[in-house]
Amino acid sequence: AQPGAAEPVPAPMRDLVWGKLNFLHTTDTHGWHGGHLQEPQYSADWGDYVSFAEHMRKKADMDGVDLLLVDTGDRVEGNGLYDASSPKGKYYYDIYRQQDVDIICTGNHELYIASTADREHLHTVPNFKDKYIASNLDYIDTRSGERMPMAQRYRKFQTKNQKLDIVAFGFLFDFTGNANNTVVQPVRETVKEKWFQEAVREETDVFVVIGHVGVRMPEFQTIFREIRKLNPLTPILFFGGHVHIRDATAYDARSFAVASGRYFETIGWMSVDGELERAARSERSRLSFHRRYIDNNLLGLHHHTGLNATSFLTEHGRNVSAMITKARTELDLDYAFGCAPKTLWMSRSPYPGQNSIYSWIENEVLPDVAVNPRRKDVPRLAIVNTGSIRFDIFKGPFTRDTTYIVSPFLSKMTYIPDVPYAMARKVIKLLNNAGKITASSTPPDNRFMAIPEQLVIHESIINNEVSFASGDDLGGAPQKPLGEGAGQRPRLTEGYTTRDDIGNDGDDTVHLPVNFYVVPNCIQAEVDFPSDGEPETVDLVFMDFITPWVLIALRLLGGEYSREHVQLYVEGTFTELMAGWIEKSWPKRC
Ligand SMILES: Nc1ccn([C@@H]2O[C@H](COP(=O)(O)O)[C@@H](O)[C@H]2O)c(=O)n1
Repeated sequence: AQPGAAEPVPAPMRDLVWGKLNFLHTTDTHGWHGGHLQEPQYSADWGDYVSFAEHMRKKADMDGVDLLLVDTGDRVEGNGLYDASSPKGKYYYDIYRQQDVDIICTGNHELYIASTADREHLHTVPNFKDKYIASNLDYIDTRSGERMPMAQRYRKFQTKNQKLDIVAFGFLFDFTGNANNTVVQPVRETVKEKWFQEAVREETDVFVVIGHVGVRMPEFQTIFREIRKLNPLTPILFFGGHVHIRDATAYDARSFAVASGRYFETIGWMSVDGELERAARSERSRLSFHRRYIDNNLLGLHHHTGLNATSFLTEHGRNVSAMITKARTELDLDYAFGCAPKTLWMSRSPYPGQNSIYSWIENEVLPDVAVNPRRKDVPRLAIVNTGSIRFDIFKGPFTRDTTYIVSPFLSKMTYIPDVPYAMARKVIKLLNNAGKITASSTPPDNRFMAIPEQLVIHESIINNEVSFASGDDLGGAPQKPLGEGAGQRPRLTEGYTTRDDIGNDGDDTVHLPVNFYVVPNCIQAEVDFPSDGEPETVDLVFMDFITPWVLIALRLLGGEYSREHVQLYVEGTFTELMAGWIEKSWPKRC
């Protein structure tokens, strides 16, 4: 863990179930490779994960089974370790590559900005050479204009110990917001490609499909059906991501799919046991699958390896932690802009409400930062999409790191001047409709303006009772309090209490449940409105990211506006404006 990180906390644990073929899975880490310095249950860092994987590989070798590491993209954008440097990722690429990942693919965040896609192609693809898979993604070299696969389309390899044949794919969901130096092929088209049809005809023991795709999204179903058509008995294992939740499901009795959360809070675990070798395969052979969502908690990592603080860190892992410390120091990530007077939640507290981060932005930040000196006398509606805010703010120092954790994007505030108020006031309602504004595919679903979790979670989840009291949250597993005296009831921390299609025993750590309040896709502040009556026209101010949705909403309301009408409203990114507001408005020291 990093110096100054919260001390890990003991908690009751569920063990990992090993099989013949085992996997560790990370997804949507978004630059959190230094761990969660303010949250004890997730405060291990990438160096600890390197140590953990080394021990787990050793155990696999000793037991004659196999362990593979998987990463399903969105490694960038969302933390100072990646975002605070110039160029972005100056330290991150070298830190990330220290983990020996066996199968890796791209997420949408590697592709929003052309320079990010360039760096992915320049650094991560060669760093992982034959491990990187891009089944439906091409890269365009903007200097030569040459279009090429981002990486190999699929990978066939043998596992180390049992020599199991694996055919692996690496997909991205049907993403349309990518920069023009990349091309994402819709999955339904990719599966018709000659190379794919040949790959699914390869003799193999297991198919592994990794993807920056939610395990309930149609893209995975399409791939599953296409492989299964020709391979009725072969195990097909899916590793997904993108929607930032812990989730698992099975598409049939010989398939299994796991998604492993977000922000390096979770290290996913999947194991498969039974007759995996194709020579032994028959209608009668049975497979068993297990999943665990491992909290990125040092004490939990000790527990799963049977080691302790003295024996756990490997030399390599320790060195990686030191690389992170050096980068964090050089980037001055602990520099505090101000002191957050209280914790502001994205989803744990209702919106509107006094502890909601969105209410804070709407009521306090926007009225101050949505100001264009040349148009300061024009009343305006300022709209921010809730998906642009990526994390909670904890009471205490608000640092350079926190800035990027909360608001990592380069989005700016843009506007359309002098929109009739009668029309402008109705825009927010259309943006906040569930589903799509129109039947056409552009812009995509309105929910893409909100946080990714809300692609899956449509209703608030309110836990009035602590389920641990009944004991059944342990799923029948023996209770193993770490670091607590015998007979003492362990103290529980708040955290994940996952229910997936397999049951409610997926989390490796028993937590107190937390609430999840759904929030609208967008929030809006009325700024400098007349004290009496309504304005005739307003400036309609909004994050540039949501321009396609705003234009469609205006069109539906009878306003013929296009991209030419959209202008920059305030200099600087929203992130810079927010950090500036904090510096000015919150006490410097805690
Ligand atoms: N400039 C941007 C880019 C993205 N968003 C929000 O992030 C969501 C995607 O997040 P994932 O981690 O799931 O890929 C997207 O749907 C937007 O809500 C943004 O606000 N601004």
